[in-house]
Parts: sequence; C-alpha cells; structure tokens
Amino acid sequence: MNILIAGAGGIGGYFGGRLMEKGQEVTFLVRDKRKHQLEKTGLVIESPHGNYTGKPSLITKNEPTQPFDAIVITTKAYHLEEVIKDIQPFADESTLILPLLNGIAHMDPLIETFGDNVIGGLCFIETTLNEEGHVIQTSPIHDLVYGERDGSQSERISALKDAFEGANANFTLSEKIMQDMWHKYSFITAMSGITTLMRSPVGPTVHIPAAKHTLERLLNEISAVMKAIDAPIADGLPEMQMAKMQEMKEEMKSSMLRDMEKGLETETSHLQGWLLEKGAEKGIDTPILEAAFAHVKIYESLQS
Ligand SMILES: NC(=O)C1=CN([C@@H]2O[C@H](COP(=O)(O)OP(=O)(O)OC[C@H]3O[C@@H](n4cnc5c(N)ncnc54)[C@H](OP(=O)(O)O)[C@@H]3O)[C@@H](O)[C@H]2O)C=CC1
Ligand SMILES: CC(C)(CO)C(=O)C(=O)O
Repeated sequence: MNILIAGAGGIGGYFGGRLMEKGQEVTFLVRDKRKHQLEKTGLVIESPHGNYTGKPSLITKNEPTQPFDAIVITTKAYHLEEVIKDIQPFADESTLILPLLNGIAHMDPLIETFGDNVIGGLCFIETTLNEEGHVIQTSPIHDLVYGERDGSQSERISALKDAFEGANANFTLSEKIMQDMWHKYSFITAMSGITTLMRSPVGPTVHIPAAKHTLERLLNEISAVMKAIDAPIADGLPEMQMAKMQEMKEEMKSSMLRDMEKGLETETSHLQGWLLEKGAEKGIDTPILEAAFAHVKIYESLQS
C-alpha cells in the first residue's frame, strides 16, 4: 500500500516515521520550508520508544505523481481548507482518506469532497517539533485509532491494517471509530480548555480543588452539548474523562498549551468554538467552555 502523509509535523512526522522505520512505502506531502528542513536533517524522531532517523520521500503540491492508496491528514484544523485542495491531485476514486486531527468539525468538509472514501481516525500522543524540526515525543503514549465510519470490516480497511501492522506504535482498528472520535473530542476540548485557561500542565488542574471543580463543570457542559446534538457518546463520559486526566503524567500538556507557549495560532475555533456554537443553537448554558474559548481568543488577538 502506497501511503501519503499530508503534513510532517508532530503527529505526521511521528506516525509516518514509524511506518518508514518498518519499511512501509510512505511519502510526505510538505510545503517548501519543511521540505528544505527535512532534506537537510532527515526525518528525526526522539522518543522514549527509541530514536529514529530516516531519509523521507517528500513531495510538494502540483508535483506530478500516481494517486496514493491512502492519504493520512495530519495538519492543524486551520490548514484544512488548503490541504483538502492540495491533496486532491493525489487521490482517485479509491483513495482512502484518514484524518487524524483533533475534533469533529473537519469531517463534514472532508466527506463533502471525498465522500465514502473518508474513514475515521484519531491519535493519542504528545509530540512537537523542536527548533531543528526534530519530532520530540514527550510522553510514552503513541496510539493511533482508525476504522470505517460504519464499523464494517471492509477489504480496504484490512489492507490498511496490514500496512500499519508491525510498526513501533499502537495502531488499533476500531469498530466504533465515530464514538471514539467524539470521546477524544470531549477529552481534548476539556484538557486543552483547562490547561490553557489555567496555563498549567494537567497535574494541578486535577488536584487543586477549585481547578478540579472548574474542570468537572467544563466536562459536564461538553457532554450536555454533545448529548443535545445526538453525538454517540457513552453515559458517564465526564467521570471517565476526569479519571483519564487523573491517570496522566502530571507534567503532560495539551498541544494547544504548547502552541500558546510558542506564540502560535491555536485550534480553539475548531474545538471549543464549534461546540459553543452547537450549544448556543440548542440553548445550553456553557459558561466555562465560553471562558476557555474567550481566553484563547484573546491570546490569539494579542499575537496578531
Ligand atoms: N501534537 C500532538 O501531540 C497531538 C496533535 N493532535 C492533533 O493533530 C493535528 C496536527 O497536530 P500537530 O502534528 O501537533 O501539528 P504540527 O503543526 O506539528 O504539524 C502540522 C504540519 O502540517 C503541515 N501542513 C499544513 N498545511 C499543509 C499543507 N497544505 N501541505 C502540507 N503540509 C501542511 C505544517 O507544515 P508547515 O511547516 O508547512 O506549516 C505542519 O508541519 C491537530 O489537529 C492536533 O490537534 C492530536 C493528538 C496529539
Ligand atoms: C492530550 C493529547 C496530547 C493526547 O493525544 C492531545 O491530543 C493534544 O494535546 O492535542
């Protein structure tokens, strides 16, 4: 299977690199700056699971090539519109499209463009690029979950499973990927919301009583909105997510907080903002979600 990874940042560089390491045919769709960096340094992963350096196969938009069997989208949400345009020449009627972005709002535009070729996907990992462009993994979790949106065990998903098998990361085929995606969406909206609002790694947000109480209210607001829009979430989701956050390494940060620390744009419109709009449409009061969103929006306005 011939796989195109669109984006070679924190998650694209990591999972794409792990596939390269096992000998899987992988090409990265990159823009000029990242291309020059990767040509100079190679793709470098620094990880608790073992470091890796390899010479990646790189392509930029408009370069002629054969269509790929699968395209994994690993850009930030604010680059989605551009990347949808850029990958179209690399897809044909059977190319699988696997998005790994946090959130849900990216699914509609992808399905509008690529139809049933879009499958579901998400990842749990903590990676970032350092100044040299190396992929730095800061905690051991490296899980990628994917599956057909209707949960079926199709031939095409089995082919993707074969391509992923044996790589040095946990690639898991799920029969309930849409629920998994909504659950990850609830988790990341709360975790990025509370860690940016408190400008703190996860530990203090689950231990200091006032912060924990704020987080509980945020988790409840998120689940209330999701239920109101008939998202396929499990009962008891706020408690499940709180338990998950309490089990995390105390120093773990959300990628949104790391982006703020680097002075970068964030995905708050895609995560907190989208859910806030849905809550408003359903008349649900979401004061903590709104405060988390407002906080990051103010940061963004001061950056520009
Ligand atoms: N990092 C993490 O720990 C986690 C991130 N996520 C989610 O994964 C997604 C990606 O995050 P992350 O990997 O951190 O982001 P990064 O910013 O590290 O990487 C995204 C990459 O996409 C590239 N890109 C953007 N547009 C294009 C394009 N049109 N063509 C080719 N490349 C493009 C950017 O390249 P350029 O250098 O040219 O701008 C950048 O290198 C987000 O939705 C995030 O929420 C999920 C779990 C964990
Ligand atoms: C919380 C974490 C690190 C888990 O994958 C994440 O998704 C993010 O920060 O974007």
